[in-house]
Amino acid sequence: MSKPITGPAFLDISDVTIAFPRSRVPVLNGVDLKIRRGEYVSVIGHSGCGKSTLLNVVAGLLPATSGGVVLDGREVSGPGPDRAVVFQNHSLLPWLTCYENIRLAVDQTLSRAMSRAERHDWTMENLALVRMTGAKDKRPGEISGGMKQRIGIARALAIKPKVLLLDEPFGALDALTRAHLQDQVMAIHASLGTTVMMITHDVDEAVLLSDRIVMLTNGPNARIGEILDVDLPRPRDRLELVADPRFIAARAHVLAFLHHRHAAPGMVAA
Ligand SMILES: Nc1ncnc2c1ncn2[C@@H]1O[C@H](COP(=O)(O)OP(=O)(O)OP(=O)(O)O)[C@@H](O)[C@H]1O
Repeated sequence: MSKPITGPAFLDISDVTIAFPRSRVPVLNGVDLKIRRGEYVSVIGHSGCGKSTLLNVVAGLLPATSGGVVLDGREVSGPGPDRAVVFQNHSLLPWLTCYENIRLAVDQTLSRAMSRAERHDWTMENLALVRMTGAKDKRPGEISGGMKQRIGIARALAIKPKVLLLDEPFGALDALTRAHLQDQVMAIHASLGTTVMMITHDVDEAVLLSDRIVMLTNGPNARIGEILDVDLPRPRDRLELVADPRFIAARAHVLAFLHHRHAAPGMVAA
């Protein structure tokens, strides 16, 4: 269960309903979510319930049918550099090197705030943050999927967003690479204090990374079914957590929500 947030939210998703043209019922109905500055919040739910749709509204890529989103006191009315999105499949420009992919984003957003030399240093700093300095001159086609996601994360962080929006960022990776990247994102979140909203299907991932887990009911007309506070101290170590009763309880709670109370449509609950 989640304790209510007191005081103003940093990211305030307020009574958001989203209906696509030609569909009778809204995908999401009345989603209300308040996220604190520096918080790591995951959104989990069955396929098609509207997780990406919600993230797209926060990103400003899709207008809400009703309700709205306010970030740090400003209403979201379109995409902007205060929000950076990392998708499941990298969206790096294949003809640019890793350095150039990040540098382009830095030049587009920070050229007024930083000199040329500072933008170079900042690009290098972000490459180092994801431990990709050695691959700076490689093109996306020459590096692994996990490395591409690391460059995508570095590019997103390099624009100094107020909130990092992760849409299943580890979904296309093998289990070991995925674990490695999750650890890196946890370390980055710990050192930068970035506010993160992450979409995931993976219960273990949600528990490991999050301060709170938002569970969506099945669509259409999906809503927030429940929010769980993940009461685990940081830094978190995946190997130690495996036997931690609090980790086991949080995991069981989310699994029960997804597989007993809100089983995937057409599936028999386990
Ligand atoms: N542009 C669109 N026009 C019409 N319907 C859409 C559009 N985008 C998404 N939908 C529908 O909205 C619903 C929610 O889609 P969404 O991609 O947000 O779900 P999701 O929970 O992220 O799914 P998954 O976990 O499989 O990625 C789906 O039924 C989808 O078909």
